[in-house]
This record gives sequence, C-alpha cells and structure tokens, in this order.
Amino acid sequence: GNLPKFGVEVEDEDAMSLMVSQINTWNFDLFKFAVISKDHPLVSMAYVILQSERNLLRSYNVDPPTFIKYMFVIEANYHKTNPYHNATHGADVMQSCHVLLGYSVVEQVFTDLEVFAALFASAIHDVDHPGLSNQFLSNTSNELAILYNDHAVLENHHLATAFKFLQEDELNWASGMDDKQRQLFRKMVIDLVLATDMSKHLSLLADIKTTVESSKVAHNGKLVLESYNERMLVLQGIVHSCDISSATKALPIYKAWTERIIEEFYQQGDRERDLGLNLSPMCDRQNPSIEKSQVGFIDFIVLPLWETLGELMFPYCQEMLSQLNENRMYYFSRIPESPRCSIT
Ligand SMILES: COc1ccc(-c2ccn(CCC(=O)N3CCOCC3)n2)cc1OC1CCCC1
Ligand SMILES: [Mg+2]
Ligand SMILES: [Zn+2]
Repeated sequence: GNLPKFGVEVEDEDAMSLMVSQINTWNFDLFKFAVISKDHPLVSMAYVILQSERNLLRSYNVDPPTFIKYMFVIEANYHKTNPYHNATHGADVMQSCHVLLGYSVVEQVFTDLEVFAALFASAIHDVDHPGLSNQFLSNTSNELAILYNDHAVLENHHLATAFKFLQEDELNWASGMDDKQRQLFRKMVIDLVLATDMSKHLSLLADIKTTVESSKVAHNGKLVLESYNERMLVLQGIVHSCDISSATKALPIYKAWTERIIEEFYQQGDRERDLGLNLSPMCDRQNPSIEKSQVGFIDFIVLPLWETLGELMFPYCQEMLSQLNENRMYYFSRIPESPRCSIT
C-alpha cells in the first residue's frame, strides 16, 4: 500500500505541512515536530528529507516501505527515557545537517552517496544511547566498554546497532544498492559517526583549520575538495558541528536542550553517587553550575568549531555565530555571584 505523506500517520496534516515547509530553516522547532509527528520525529524527519526533499531513496533503489520499517526500529531503539539522547536529538542532528548541506557553497560539492551517508549517519548516530558517558561505562566496566576496549565505546555501539538491524531481510533497505556503493556508504557512515566522539574533537578541528587555510573556493563560489580524506573531513566537521549545535539555535530551543542534557547528566551523577564513585563534572544536582558550564562549553568547544566552519562555508553560518554570541551573553549574564568568601 502507499505510504502516508510524511512517512507516519499524523492527526493534523495542515500543521505537519506547515512545519515541513520550514524544514530548511536553522531554527526549526524539533520539539513541536515531535508532538505533531505523534512522537515519531526521526521516522518522519528521515522520510521527509531523504524521500520528499532530496529524492535520495529512488537514486539508490531503496524501497521506501522497507526504509520506513527500518527507521521505526532505529527510532524505537533510541531511549525515550533519556532526557537528551533520544530520537528527537537524532532528528535534530539530521535536520541541522540537511540545512548545512543545502548551502550553495557545499551543494553539488558532495556526491549523492556522500550526502545520503551524512544524513543517515546523523539519523542513527546515537541509537541505543544509555544516557551515560563513555567515561562512566569505562569506570564501571560496563560490557560495552569491555567489548570496545574503552575506545569510542558509545560511537562504536551506535554503529554496530544500526548496521546489525540492516542484516535482517525485512529491514535491509540497502539490498538495491550495488556492492561498491554499499561498501563505500558503510565506510563513510562509520567514519562520520566515529567523528562524533568528543575525544576526536581537537584533532578534527585542527584538520578542518588546515583545510580552511588551503581550501580553494572555485570561481563559482563552491568548495574545492580534492581527496576522499578532505571530503570526509568536511562532512565529519558538519556532522560533529550539528551534534553540538544547540547553542547556535534560537534561545528558547537552546534552553530546552540545555535543560535536557543537564537532567541527563544529573541522572548519571545520581548513579555515580549511589555507586560511591566520584561525580563526573556537571553531574552533581546538589552543586549546579549550568550557566558557567554552558559559557565554558561555548568558549572552549562550540565557538572555535563554529568559527572554523563559518570560515570554511563563508558567507554561510553567520546566523549561527550571531545566535551563539547572543546565547553566550544570556548565560554569562546569569552566572550567579560566587558567595563572597568572608576573609576573616
Ligand atoms: C545544550 O548543552 C549541551 C549540548 C551538547 C553537549 C555535548 C557535549 C559533547 N557532545 C557530543 C556528544 C558527546 O560526546 N557527549 C554527549 C554529552 O556528554 C558528553 C559526551 N554534546 C553538551 C552540552 O552541555 C554540556 C553541559 C554543560 C556544558 C556542556
Ligand atoms: Mg553521541
Ligand atoms: Zn549526539
């Protein structure tokens, strides 16, 4: 039978159509989208972007009903109980990636397969996330840390989970791709999701800076990327930047993501307290440091990355940088006065 217009059944088709008309905007409201899609933000986002907006499924003989069935399984394997690392975050990173890949400076620079790999990697990049950090899993000798020898434990698990489902006949939407395409697609998705591991951040940023210095922008205003490594590096930078893009979004959206990540950190801290472990930074709900932590994260991680991306994609990404600076001021101006230590 034919699929519903948005991949999933919705109550209010007009409200959904109105939201989908904003799918190329940076301040897209994923929380509202999650409600309108009846809590299927990832299935509907993936269908709208890959099928309706970019017609990529047809390009690779992907059977839409099989792809939808697969995405329902992926979405079901994002933990609804995670305040932050749930299917709405996956859909958010995918939609953010879709916006950046739509800018003319990179449009037609990447092949359809590379765009498909980046969007798919975004969609699955945190599947089955336990709401706990790599450090916690290693500190508690979690079976995943043992399995992946403390190296990019979560990121390896997200990839293995997504590809394991693809082995199941009734979910294998990639059977229509030729072997060479499927191999390259798998390699790129692996390289992209592994780049969302924060321990790779500084080396990735350094490599992107090198590319910016050497990057030639052709006369038609498009990036010129020579090698596979250079192309992958830029795509890794795009996916990683989208994974830590909350602070570049409109303030109400940014604040909602902040509340969620903080609650997820606090829940990890609660477990560390129960286990008698030292609490990880920012995980102690009895010693909150929300404003200071956000300003620090912006100054040391988000701004340096987005400034570099802004140089690479100039004149794009300026909207993100200006929102980032406004958002920094919001939290900076709310850092509580440290209690005046009475030096007696
Ligand atoms: C809206 O706030 C945040 C949004 C995203 C992040 C963030 C950091 C790294 N990533 C990439 C995935 C990753 O590696 N993680 C997932 C978070 O836990 C650490 C390992 N994402 C952090 C955020 O705030 C933190 C709490 C106060 C300052 C820092
Ligand atoms: Mg992750
Ligand atoms: Zn993520």
